Amino acid sequence: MALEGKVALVTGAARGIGKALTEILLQNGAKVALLDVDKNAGQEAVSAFDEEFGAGRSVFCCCDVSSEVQFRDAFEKSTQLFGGLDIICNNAGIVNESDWEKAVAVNLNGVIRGTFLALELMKKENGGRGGVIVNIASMAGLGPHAVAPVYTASKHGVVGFSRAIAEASTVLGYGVRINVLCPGFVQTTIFASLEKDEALEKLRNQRGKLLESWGILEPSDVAKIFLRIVLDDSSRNGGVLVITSKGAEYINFPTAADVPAATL
Ligand SMILES: NC(=O)C1=CN([C@@H]2O[C@H](COP(=O)(O)OP(=O)(O)OC[C@H]3O[C@@H](n4cnc5c(N)ncnc54)[C@H](O)[C@@H]3O)[C@@H](O)[C@H]2O)C=CC1
Ligand SMILES: CC/C=C\C[C@H](O)/C=C/C=C\C=C\C=C\C(=O)[C@@H](O)C/C=C\CCC(=O)O
Repeated sequence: MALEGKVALVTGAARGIGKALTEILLQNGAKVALLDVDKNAGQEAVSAFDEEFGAGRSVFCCCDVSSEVQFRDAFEKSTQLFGGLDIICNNAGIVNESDWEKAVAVNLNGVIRGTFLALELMKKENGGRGGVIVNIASMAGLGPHAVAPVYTASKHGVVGFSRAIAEASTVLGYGVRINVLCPGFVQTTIFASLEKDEALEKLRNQRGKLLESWGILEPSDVAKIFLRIVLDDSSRNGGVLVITSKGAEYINFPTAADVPAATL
């Protein structure tokens, strides 16, 4: 199997996209640590995976990625249990425009924290064996989602941070590849996250237009692209992929050479 003997860690793995990513990793032979703040859902997910893939292939650690102590503790426990780490997916995320500091703490700070924890263990200068980090942003990491401006900011941060740390990894020879997935809308509970609000209703029309052009994905659609990226060592370090119902492709960003000469 493609990932036989590999160790993976997925945050927000108890449901939705994270659960689908965990399932495809298990289907391809990896051992997976599931981290999630929802203890019941996490334990149920591991019980189901034990049934399907055999006991000992997955483990659940209850963890809030916005907590340094909890994330570090869960990280250490799961990597000691399975022996090291080869793949991490920083997937946990929320939409919460009222408690916006919580949204940033989970969506951006949690991804930064997970990336740094992984590099501590994986990078070759620390005696690590290298590996792959996949951070889950969103199409809202590439353009403004009027109905969720803080969510948009957090996801733009994930894209920018991941591209920068990937460049550092290349220059410093960490031996770790960092990629970002920017899915369009995916059929999960996150749509229920936005509180009912009259102003939002007017903005939701914006969302409707996006839905029309991108369609809506299933979590398994995202998982298939995720697996391709994990397995493809030729994938560009710092590559950012857009995923819609029409397919997936790398986004090309402007470079320093694209900055116009001073003309004003
Ligand atoms: N559903 C969608 O349309 C899209 C979602 N995304 C992103 O995909 C990721 C997963 O989202 P979904 O599966 O749709 O959401 P979901 O709500 O179905 O699942 C998110 C999981 O993360 C967990 N979680 C939430 N806060 C946490 C925390 N502080 N620490 C640890 N775990 C936590 C939840 O308990 C849940 O199990 C998120 O980063 C989201 O922003 C990106 C593009 C589209
Ligand atoms: C190549 C694409 C370049 C830019 C994208 C475009 O300019 C603009 C995108 C604007 C918004 C995209 C929003 C997408 C959001 C998601 O896919 C999910 O992450 C969020 C899901 C729910 C958020 C709340 C809601 O919409 O109900």
